[in-house]
Amino acid sequence: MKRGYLPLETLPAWQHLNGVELSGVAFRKFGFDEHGADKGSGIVATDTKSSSENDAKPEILLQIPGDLVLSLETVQDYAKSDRDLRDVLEAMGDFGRTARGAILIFLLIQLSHNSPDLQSKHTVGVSNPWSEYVKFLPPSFPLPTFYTAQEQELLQGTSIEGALEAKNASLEREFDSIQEATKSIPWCQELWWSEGTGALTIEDWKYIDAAYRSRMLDLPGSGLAMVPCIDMANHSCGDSVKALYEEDSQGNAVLQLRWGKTLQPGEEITISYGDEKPASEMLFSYGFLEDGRTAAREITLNLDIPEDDPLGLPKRIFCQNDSSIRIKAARSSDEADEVAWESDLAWVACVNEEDGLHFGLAQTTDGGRELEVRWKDEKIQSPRHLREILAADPLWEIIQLRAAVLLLERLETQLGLLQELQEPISKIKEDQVALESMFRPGIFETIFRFRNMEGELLEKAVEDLIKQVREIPMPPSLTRVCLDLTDHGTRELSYWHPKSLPRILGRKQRMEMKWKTFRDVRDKTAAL
Ligand SMILES: C[S@@+](CC[C@H](N)C(=O)[O-])C[C@H]1O[C@@H](n2cnc3c(N)ncnc32)[C@H](O)[C@@H]1O
Repeated sequence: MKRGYLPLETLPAWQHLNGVELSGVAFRKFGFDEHGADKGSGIVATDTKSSSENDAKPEILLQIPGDLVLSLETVQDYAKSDRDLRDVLEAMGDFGRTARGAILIFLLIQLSHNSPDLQSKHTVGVSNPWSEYVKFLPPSFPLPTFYTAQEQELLQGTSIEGALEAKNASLEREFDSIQEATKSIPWCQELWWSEGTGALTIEDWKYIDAAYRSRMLDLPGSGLAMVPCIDMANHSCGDSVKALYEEDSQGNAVLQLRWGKTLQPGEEITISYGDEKPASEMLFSYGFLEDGRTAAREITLNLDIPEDDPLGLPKRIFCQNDSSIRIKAARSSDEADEVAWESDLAWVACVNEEDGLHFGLAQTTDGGRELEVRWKDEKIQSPRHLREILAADPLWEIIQLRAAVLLLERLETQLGLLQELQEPISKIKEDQVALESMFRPGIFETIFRFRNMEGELLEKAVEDLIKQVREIPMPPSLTRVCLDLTDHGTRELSYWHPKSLPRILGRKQRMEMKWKTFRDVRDKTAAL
């Protein structure tokens, strides 16, 4: 449906009318940065300000009345005097009782209230400060859910490729469930769903989700919330962050100068969206990567249990369908970056019945049934508990070996996918005309940087895992497997030699060192 927009120049009028107080700050449109990325609007200082560590009170830059803060609680308050909002929230059941669900539905009502496409005798919702404020939101967001089909292809081999597919599927499910739940409400049927007059589309739902994701804050008192005007603050990290958000004792949301910081007129006032966030999260939720960023920091991938695993199903249930692996660059004790990994499923995938893992069904006190997991004679409470028990087991070295090979296989598949596109993408990068005819240059540049960051972390993870496998002290019974893994033996799968790991950017000669597959290692070590 068409949306209504207001220019940023009219925001001061809205802000006066609604009791938002500004002190020495203004809103400004920035436009494109040096990488071609559109930063949109932001907040700048109009006065000189400073705050010292010894100040008794914070220097407040923006103060927003509590009833404008959009949280689960305020949506529920708005719903008391807005029948349409209340009806949709109730129809959506549990979804409407979560902060995200309630806020998304509230925004949907405001967009419907404003849309020139939804003209009928029935005006959707009740006019409130947010019905006007949503008109100051950007017409589009640079988030992956808004990438064109060609831009999405550039994500091949990155961790966002799968995450985006899952997100789109989940947005579609949500959209279908809104239709199912509200089609019996006459105005929803007429204005949203009817073939002739209905104007609500999945694109509208994606827009609302992106607005929430890229502008939502976690406030100390109100929890997950959208705060008008503070949501105009752009991100920076480290020392350059000038401001932080808070709630004061009267329940107002405030933007305050960080202690010990100064502001000069014209200077941008930024907040931190989270200094530790991985590149994938910045790109996925906010659609950009910070200027100075060079590292992915963390990569989350999915892991499949091999299809021939007889315990595949209970293993997945035991891990509550969490099939993720997190690869993380961490500072080691000698200050070098070391790659660590975390995955509940990887450890569970590495052990089987013949090793001592048993699944059964136990009766619960209310007469139901639940999965019971045992390692040898011990009852296992959670995948994490299993990992602790395994670390004290005589099989630990073998299990570590299996886990490392499982992970190596997964990482190499990912690197292969990433590399497949590297040459064509590098060629496009050198041909500005081709690039601009196919992609938005800012989006292309961001994805290009992102691919390099994830490629480097994956390479480092492979390198470290190979090192770790070499360092696992093997029991004598495993000498042969070790030899197979390093120099000799039957080999079925190619791995990279640590000294010539695939370079994402350069085209170094690839030297192969053939290793066994996870299945081989698992099966060969099962009898030991
Ligand atoms: C909370 S909003 C900030 C206000 C937004 N710039 C606007 O025009 O309404 C977050 C969005 O601003 C943009 N943004 C924030 N910080 C940025 C930065 N350092 N570089 C590029 N874009 C940034 C991204 O599009 C992000 O999704």
